[in-house]
Amino acid sequence: MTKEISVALVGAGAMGGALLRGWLSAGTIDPAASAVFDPAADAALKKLARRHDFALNPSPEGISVDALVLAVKPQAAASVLPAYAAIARSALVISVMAGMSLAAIGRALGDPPRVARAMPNLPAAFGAGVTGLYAPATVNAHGRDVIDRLMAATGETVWVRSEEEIDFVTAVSGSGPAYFFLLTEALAEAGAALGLEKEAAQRLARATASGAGAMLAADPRSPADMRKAVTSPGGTTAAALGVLDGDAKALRRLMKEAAAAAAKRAAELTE
Ligand SMILES: NC(=O)C1=CN([C@@H]2O[C@H](COP(=O)(O)OP(=O)(O)OC[C@H]3O[C@@H](n4cnc5c(N)ncnc54)[C@H](OP(=O)(O)O)[C@@H]3O)[C@@H](O)[C@H]2O)C=CC1
Ligand SMILES: O=C(O)[C@@H]1CCC=N1
Repeated sequence: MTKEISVALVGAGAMGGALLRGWLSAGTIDPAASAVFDPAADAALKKLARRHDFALNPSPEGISVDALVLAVKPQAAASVLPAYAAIARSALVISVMAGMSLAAIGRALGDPPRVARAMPNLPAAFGAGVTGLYAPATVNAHGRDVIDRLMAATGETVWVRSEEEIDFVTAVSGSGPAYFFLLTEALAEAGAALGLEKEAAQRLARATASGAGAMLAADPRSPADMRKAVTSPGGTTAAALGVLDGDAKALRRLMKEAAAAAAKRAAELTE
């Protein structure tokens, strides 16, 4: 049987909390040997700690774990991380922070020997996440296996070739769920503008987005082939796609601009 991983998680907000819940339900981590740090822990986190018996906000001194996972806001990292430097000396450090470089993490933690970056996304909370991963050569095959096991507990994993590519992962899949939520909001608003009741339009848009997601998850066809399957020649979908994807390729152009803005922001956060 594969050994459960002991983890110290710093920051159990939206993303850290989703990862924690995924690890606990998949049995990936050993809760009794793990610790979670989040000073203003809410009632749900306290309840989770009691149910699974992990340490919540213990003193970081003397804690020894397989992996130290960093999930605080990048803007808070420089002031928060130094308290975990001792843990980082012996643990594999995995940062899920957007735009916080290996060099900056190293500076904040006193240059620990093994640091890697992971960029998960929020559907991890439902086991439907995808995480981009990068580790430098200082992380050996065993370390990579630990990282992969932790992140695969919440969905798919994709290793990338360079640290720079983590910014591109952030722009595509880290931030990506928000793009689909916005599209869903926009579709509901369009339905209401046509004359549907607001609630009916919202239900239709949400179920359509989730149905399309279910097809993407289960149907082996490419997204382009599935789009063609919905589109009858000369029909209604073709009329709509003429606006979204006609000669001006409006949506594709907008998506490129949006992803470029996200990648640029990730690079700025690093500076
Ligand atoms: N949200 C997302 O979809 C994704 C986020 N990320 C990355 O994950 C990281 C966290 O983002 P997100 O979860 O959205 O942010 P949240 O604000 O939801 O979570 C951050 C958590 O860290 C806590 N915190 C603050 N100070 C400390 C401290 N000193 N020690 C321990 N915990 C502390 C915060 O508590 P409090 O609220 O009380 O300040 C909060 O619960 C970011 O770096 C982000 O780039 C990566 C991929 C996707
Ligand atoms: O918006 C952000 O900066 C974080 C990183 C990816 C998703 N949320």
